[in-house]
Amino acid sequence: MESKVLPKIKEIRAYFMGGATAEKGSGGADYHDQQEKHWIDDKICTPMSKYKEYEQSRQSFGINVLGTLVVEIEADNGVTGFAVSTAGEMGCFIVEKHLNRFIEGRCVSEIKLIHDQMLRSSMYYAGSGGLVMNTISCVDLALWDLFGKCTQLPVYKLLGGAVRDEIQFYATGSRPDLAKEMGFIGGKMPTHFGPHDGDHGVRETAAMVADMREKCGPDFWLMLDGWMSMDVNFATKVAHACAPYNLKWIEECLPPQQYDGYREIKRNAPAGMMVTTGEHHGTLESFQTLSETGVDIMQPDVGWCGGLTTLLEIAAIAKAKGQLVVPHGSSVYSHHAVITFTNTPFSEFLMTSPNADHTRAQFAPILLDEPVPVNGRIHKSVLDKPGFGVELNPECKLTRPYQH
Ligand SMILES: C[C@H](O)[C@H](O)[C@@H](O)C(O)C(=O)O
Ligand SMILES: [Mg+2]
Repeated sequence: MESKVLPKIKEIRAYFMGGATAEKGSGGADYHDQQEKHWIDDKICTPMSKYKEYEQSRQSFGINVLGTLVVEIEADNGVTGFAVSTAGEMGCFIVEKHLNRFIEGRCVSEIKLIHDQMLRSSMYYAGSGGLVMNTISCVDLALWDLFGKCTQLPVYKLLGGAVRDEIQFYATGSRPDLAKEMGFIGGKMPTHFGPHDGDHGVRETAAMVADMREKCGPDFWLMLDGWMSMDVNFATKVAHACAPYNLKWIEECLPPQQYDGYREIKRNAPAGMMVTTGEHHGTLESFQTLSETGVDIMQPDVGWCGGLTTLLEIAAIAKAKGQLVVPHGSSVYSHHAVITFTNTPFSEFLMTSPNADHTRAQFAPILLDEPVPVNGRIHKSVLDKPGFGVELNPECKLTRPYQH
């Protein structure tokens, strides 16, 4: 019945913007690709920080080489869905030379079948996350967008509808004190010191939290994001040093696959301080393993973990365990999911303004109508547009490097 009323997919196309071959600061889904003097590239501690020449800037080691992948999927009635993620030109090859075969000719509602075939057919080269999974995620999101646009329904309604009227956000950036003034419920700061800095690094990190606590008052949430840069010992020391300043959680202290390490940090952390991670985990299986470590919040990125189809499964794992799932900020792709999750009481908004002093669309400039929180919130009515409710900005120069 369904295939009689819903169109079939005519064509999938993949484009990229930015990345290593473009000028610095293209932004888009590769939101780390910003201009000079941006807080997001200001001596943030990373797994590369122990090498002096890569300590000052993440762009120096190539955090922005990939660029934005844009996947567009056109149905045979002319309706087009699309999505963006971080995979750039390399993602284009995977879409146009491999994944296309599972998509063209299918009914626009056959998302689960396509998703399963994309995962199974790429198992021999995908690994457990990263570029290939980002690409699959992008295709999956474009399929959901197309399905919504064909049915004239917002994605969150296709998922079963909102469980709350609005999404409340915490802000990630260098200025939680300003985020508080803007109405956010909390602020998450990057760390600037790692194990190679020894106890001095622990003290400096705690001093930064102490200073922000002073500025924000006793109740505003403050969190720290380690971006995979610590080890268990350093993370444990930082957690205890920050406990007097009521640090709410300590995030992504370790590289993704160090599950035993996460278990140990959770055991060592001061009572009441949450341990969180997940943005660099791909695959459902990694989240199952992660969930078993006992971390308090799993933080998949819907553009990187396998897409919305996988995110729904991850949220179910977390729910069954009594864990929260608070996705890594991925703009509209996160909003439509989290408003339907009972175990996501708040969400992340990533500040992309250079000084984190005002809100700016996270994926600017690639999306038109990308919503930003007002007073730290987005009401569900803002999401009431077909698909993910955004369009591609025609002013962004896109390149289609491969065609099938
Ligand atoms: C600010 C962080 O270092 C990252 O840039 C950000 O992507 C992140 O990890 C986050 O949780 O938002
Ligand atoms: Mg993070």
